[in-house]
Amino acid sequence: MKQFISDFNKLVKLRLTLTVVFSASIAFLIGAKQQGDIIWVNWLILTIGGFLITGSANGFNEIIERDLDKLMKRTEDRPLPAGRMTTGQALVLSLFMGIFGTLLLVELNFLAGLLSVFAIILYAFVYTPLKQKSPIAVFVGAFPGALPPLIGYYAAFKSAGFGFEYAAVSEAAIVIIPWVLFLIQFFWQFPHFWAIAWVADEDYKRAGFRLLPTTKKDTISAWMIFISAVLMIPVGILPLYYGFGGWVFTVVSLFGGLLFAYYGFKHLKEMTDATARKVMFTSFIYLPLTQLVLLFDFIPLK
Ligand code: HEM
Ligand SMILES: CC(C)=CCC/C(C)=C/CC/C(C)=C/COP(=O)(O)OP(=O)(O)O
Repeated sequence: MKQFISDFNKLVKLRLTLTVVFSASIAFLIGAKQQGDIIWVNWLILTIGGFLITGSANGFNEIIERDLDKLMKRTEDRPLPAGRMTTGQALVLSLFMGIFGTLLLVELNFLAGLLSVFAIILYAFVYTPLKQKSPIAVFVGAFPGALPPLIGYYAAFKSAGFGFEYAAVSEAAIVIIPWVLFLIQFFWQFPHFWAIAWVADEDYKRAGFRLLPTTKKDTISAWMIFISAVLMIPVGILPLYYGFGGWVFTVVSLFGGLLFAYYGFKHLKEMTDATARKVMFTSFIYLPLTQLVLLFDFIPLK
């Protein structure tokens, strides 16, 4: 049983999944605050459904990459490449999680359920095969990666068909807030992932993945990491600009953006694994922290 739990955690990529789900459940609470009513049962359904959907996407990803994962140190101990789980077992688990998770989300909001299926397909069946072909994969993967806040936010609203039940729901509430949350997470993924791709480059090469912007640890890739890190500064001001993020959030996100820019610059100058790792750790803290602060410093829009 202990072994199964450990294998299940590796199949769904537990830590990554928990952060993805965190971003969706914070967005749900922001959506609920915007509406003026937090329905906690629905929050629980979103959190469980989001976990199942993300777990399913990661399960499919590990099924598709089972042979490649054998070649890399960071992935060789996953249950499929290590031979502790069969493809059939992983398929059953992933299908079950995908179907059940989608049903839960559709129950909350139809559009949220639809976007979840879209995210699974885009991540598992477009991004995953593309990883071996071109660094463009990272750009493609950033779309499903940024969808969770959008999904979580919409899940807080009752649906009527494709639309929303409340006639009084304003355009700002339904378009601006969720899409800004999407954009923040979208842009965040570039410094996040390129820093990881730099640190793990030797390992990635073993499996033939070329995911740095130029496929190499060169000056252009370092510049791209730097630019993507600096972009987090203007991106972090968007909630204040649109009037739904307060000053506390803005100060925290500006500080995070400056930290990103500082380590990005240090990395540009030194181009070592140690400096890339600083950018990577900044990314691990930046997203959950700014999202949490935004929840408490959120100003509902008219
Ligand atoms: C283009 C999109 C993304 C790519 C390519 C990507 C890639 C990766 C990879 C390869 C790792 C593993 C690093 C290692 O083996 O040490 C990782 C770790 C991580 N990612 Fe991402 N990621 C993306 C988007 C996201 C998103 C949207 C989130 C959360 C909202 C996220 C959260 C995390 C966290 C928390 C970790 C560290 C936990 C762990 O290593 O298990 N990532 N990412
Ligand atoms: C709502 C929903 C279904 C969202 C799916 C989103 C999801 C799992 C986003 C993570 C994004 C991503 C591209 C991770 C990298 O995996 P990788 O394949 O590069 O990691 P690996 O090399 O460790 O396998």
